[in-house]
Parts: sequence; structure tokens; C-alpha cells
Amino acid sequence: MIRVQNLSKQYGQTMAVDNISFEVAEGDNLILLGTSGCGKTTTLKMLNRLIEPTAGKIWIGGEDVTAQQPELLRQNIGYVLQNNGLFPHYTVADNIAIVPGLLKWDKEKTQNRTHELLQKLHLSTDLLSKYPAQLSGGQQQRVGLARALITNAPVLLMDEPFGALDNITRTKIQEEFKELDELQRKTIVMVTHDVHEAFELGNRIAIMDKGQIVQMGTPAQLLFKPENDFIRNFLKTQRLQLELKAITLHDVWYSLPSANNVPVASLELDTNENIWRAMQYLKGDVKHIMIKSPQTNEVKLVTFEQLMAAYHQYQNTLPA
Ligand SMILES: Nc1ncnc2c1ncn2[C@@H]1O[C@H](COP(=O)(O)OP(=O)(O)OP(=O)(O)O)[C@@H](O)[C@H]1O
Repeated sequence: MIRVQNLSKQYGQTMAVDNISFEVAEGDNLILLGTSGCGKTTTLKMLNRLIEPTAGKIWIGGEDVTAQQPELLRQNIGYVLQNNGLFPHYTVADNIAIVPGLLKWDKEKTQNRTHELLQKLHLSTDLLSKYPAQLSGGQQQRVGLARALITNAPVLLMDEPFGALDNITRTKIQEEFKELDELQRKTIVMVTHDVHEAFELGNRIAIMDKGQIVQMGTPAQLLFKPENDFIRNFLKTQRLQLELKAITLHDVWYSLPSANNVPVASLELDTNENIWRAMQYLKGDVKHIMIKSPQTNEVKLVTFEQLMAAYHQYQNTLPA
């Protein structure tokens, strides 16, 4: 879906992006992860030509992006800017309607789609006449997302979309983000410097340093097969939590006990979820969760202790 080949951006003596190549398959969610100044935003902005590369090629949906008018290209790529990028003197409705305006959508079409998105993003229609400064950080973030999703473009670029939020709001919006049906089918490239966010939201992660991609892979590949000490050190903090996020229920399925009978009201997760997320549900009165395999429809009922035991068993199968 997205193919980048030998892409570079040079500013004077600085190689902001230094000869990187990668591909993002349709429907994948690639995270560009790295410390400040490593070239993440420059890479992202070259994808929709907000920055022109010094060298290299980019294809989106098989088309060379340099062969397209930048304005037309951008109408077909959703973009969530760092710190929302909402226009302060536009109302929420006008912010969301920017691209439909350029595309000359009629009023009714824009309104219907806006209302559909507000509902999906848990925003009240009362906010439509307000200005960004009158909204909370979480609401602003959701409006920024609505604006990027309005035309249902197949590709979505996101630059530190949750960066400005407090921890609780951030976790809540990340969870909603994972569940939003509009995002399931999209090809997403997202920039963050937060390792945990990357492990929570990405199915592929590219760790960058000094304008280069040091290693790219699934969270589990990066964690369990790091190519060098840079990657090992990068993923050193809160390692247990990262491992629980990198291992899916599918990975430990074989070591979870089978269920004989399942209470009707049990909370149900599917095996694509990671262990960390499953554990978040096992708090307070919730002693069991039901896990269902989408492949076989087999169901298991597990406790926190059983999940932890399955994780340890899985860990023992990894190369030392
Ligand atoms: N317009 C510019 N002119 C000169 N140097 C630039 C320009 N834009 C970026 N750079 C430099 O290029 C490098 C990469 O910047 P970039 O913004 O892509 O990093 P980043 O990883 O996104 O950082 P952050 O997380 O802080 O946003 C940095 O050294 C930065 O100082």
C-alpha cells in the first residue's frame, strides 16, 4: 500500500532522514518510534508532501506521489497533526468540514458524515458551534481525528496524536482508537516517542535513530529478536509490561486451560488482544474473562493467575 525507497531529507549539514526504505501493507498500522530529532515527523510529512524529499521515492496505492498534485494527494490522505492542529478561529463544525469544502461536498453530505463521526467518537453535537479553545484536550483530539476521517481516505497519517493528553485520557482514547471500526480497514502510519503507545497500537514498529531505521518488525520481533544493543536498550524500561503487550492471547492459547462451562455474562475478548489488555479487565469483581478463538470458535475462561502462568510458559519457549 505504501512503499518508500531510499528516502532522504537533508537540511544543510543535517541528514534529517537518511536513506530509509520500508513498506506498509494495506490495513497495517506502522509506528515510527524514536527519541526527539530522529526524523519521525520529517518522514511522515514526506508521505503527503508537506516536505519534499532530497532523494528517494514514495508510492501510495501503487502511485508515485511525486507525480501527483500535492493538494490532490493530501485530499486522499487523512492527517492528524501534532497537538491537533485545529484552526482556533474556526468552529468545530468548520474545522471538520475543511476537506469536504475543498471537495465541494454539498451541505447535507458533510453534515451527515460529521454527525456519524461525532457519534462514533463519543462527541456531542452541542460542540459543533464551539471553538477549539472551549474544548478539553481529549475532545480536541477527537475533533482532530474526525477531521482526518471525514472523507474516509484509505491512508491515515498521525503525528503524536495523543501527545498532549494526560495519562488517563490518553489510555482511554488509545482504547477507543483500537476499537474504532473506521480505523480497522485503514493503512496507518503513526509517529510517537512513547514506547508503550507504540506497543499498544502498532502491529509493526520502525525504531529510528539519527535519520535511519535501526530495526523494523512486530513488537515481539523487536523485543525478543533485537538486532543490536541500541534496540535492546531502547526497550529496556518496563520490560515486563512491554512483553505482556507484545504477546497476544493467540500466542499463549495452547497453555490456557479449556473451559467446561462459561457463565453467560462473561466478558469476551478475542485472541488478537494482547495479554496486558486482558489483564486490565481482571480487576475488582471480575475474576474471569472469556477468550474466544476467531479461527475455531473455541472458548476458554481464564483468571489473572492463569494468564500469568501462560505468559511464563511462553517465555520459557523463547531463545535465551
Ligand atoms: N526545517 C528544518 N530545518 C532544519 N533542520 C530541520 C528542519 N526540520 C527538522 N530539522 C532537523 O531534522 C532532524 C529531524 O527532525 P524531525 O522533526 O523529523 O524529528 P522527530 O523525530 O520528529 O522529532 P520530535 O519528536 O521532536 O518531533 C532534527 O535534527 C531537526 O532539528
